[in-house]
Amino acid sequence: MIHDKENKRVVVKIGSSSLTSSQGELSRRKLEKLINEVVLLKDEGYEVLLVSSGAVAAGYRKLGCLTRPDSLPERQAAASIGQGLLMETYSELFVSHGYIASQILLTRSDLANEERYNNAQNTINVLLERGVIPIVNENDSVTTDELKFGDNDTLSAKVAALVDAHQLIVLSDVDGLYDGDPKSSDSKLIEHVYDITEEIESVAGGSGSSVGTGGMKSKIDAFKIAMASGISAFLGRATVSNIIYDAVHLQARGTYFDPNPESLNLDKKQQWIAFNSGPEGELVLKNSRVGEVIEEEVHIYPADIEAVRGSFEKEAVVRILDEANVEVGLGVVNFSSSMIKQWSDVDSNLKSGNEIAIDKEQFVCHLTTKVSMKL
Ligand SMILES: Nc1ncnc2c1ncn2[C@@H]1O[C@H](COP(=O)(O)OP(=O)(O)O)[C@@H](O)[C@H]1O
Ligand SMILES: N[C@@H](CCC(=O)OP(=O)(O)O)C(=O)O
Repeated sequence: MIHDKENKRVVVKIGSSSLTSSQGELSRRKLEKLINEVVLLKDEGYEVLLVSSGAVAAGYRKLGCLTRPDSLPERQAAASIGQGLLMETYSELFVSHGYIASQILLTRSDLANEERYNNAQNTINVLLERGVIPIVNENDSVTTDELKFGDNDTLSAKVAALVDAHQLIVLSDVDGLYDGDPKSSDSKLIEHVYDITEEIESVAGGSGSSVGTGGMKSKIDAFKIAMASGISAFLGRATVSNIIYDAVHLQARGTYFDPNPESLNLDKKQQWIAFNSGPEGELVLKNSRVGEVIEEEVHIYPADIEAVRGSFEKEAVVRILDEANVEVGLGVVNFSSSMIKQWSDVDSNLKSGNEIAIDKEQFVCHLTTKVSMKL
């Protein structure tokens, strides 16, 4: 389902430190401030989705822990308490303004499966089109470390891409991206980022609070996903008055991440492959073929392949590498790994008298996206 492009769609990510007090309790005052700003946008006709952290931070004290627990089962138990408290408060406050909030809890595997990805997209689209404010968080209570998004920064960017948002607003406890340690008076706020270069990545450090998890590194990963999907993004301080409303109107103090319209703008299939799919194997290209595959985007035939790694079925997503193991992108295979191995190993097959019919017209893969996020 494609939403009405005239309807401005905004995804707002709110970090734990912006929703809870330093004593590990949900802060109703902080929530009220943010909800009032979301209501201003709703009243202007915007569709708004919140990606809200804070389940663990709002729940650990009630679980009987004095600080944010380190053990996974305790964090999951804390999230089970805190998520309920968060939703109770969000629902009550939005209802007092005449709006309905809904809860969507996701795990990485929900988005790694294309059918479930499309299903999540359809559900959220219905909610947004009907004026509901979906509140998304990771399904912390059941997600094991291997299945985690890791943090809500990248989750928010994946959700923004999923719903074709116009803007992603990330609110934190800092005014934006600084060119050094934000606590140092020598560091300056970077107001616009047009490209996430190595220099930008190098200034991003870890979290500065006792409840935040990703720090600036995971926010930069999130902005990469947003920019590659053609979505403008903003990073600013949650406590500044009217920050959400002003960021949407490009008036807020903070860092604006502006995607270049000429550069990458992945379609839905490419976005799913690049950010959510999870490759199941690898095709190593012969170096002599790499240039044409990248620049002219020609199909990949058995004779182009130096090695096949992993065991996968037809239609799996695979990483495409050169002989030095440098990734050139991702693609979807037309045949299983065993079939491609046999076909690409034709010389040794011939030598052993074990000739295998190759239809040279059958390409085995296509470079679907050069962007691949190792997130
Ligand atoms: N270059 C930087 N610019 C701004 N903040 C940075 C930078 N490098 C690291 N940080 C840290 O990232 C923190 C925000 O991330 P995090 O603690 O995960 O917050 P949240 O809970 O809002 O997601 C800031 O408070 C700051 O200490
Ligand atoms: N899903 C977790 C939050 C994980 C997370 O990314 O937290 P934060 O760095 O505060 O945005 C929770 O609700 O506690």
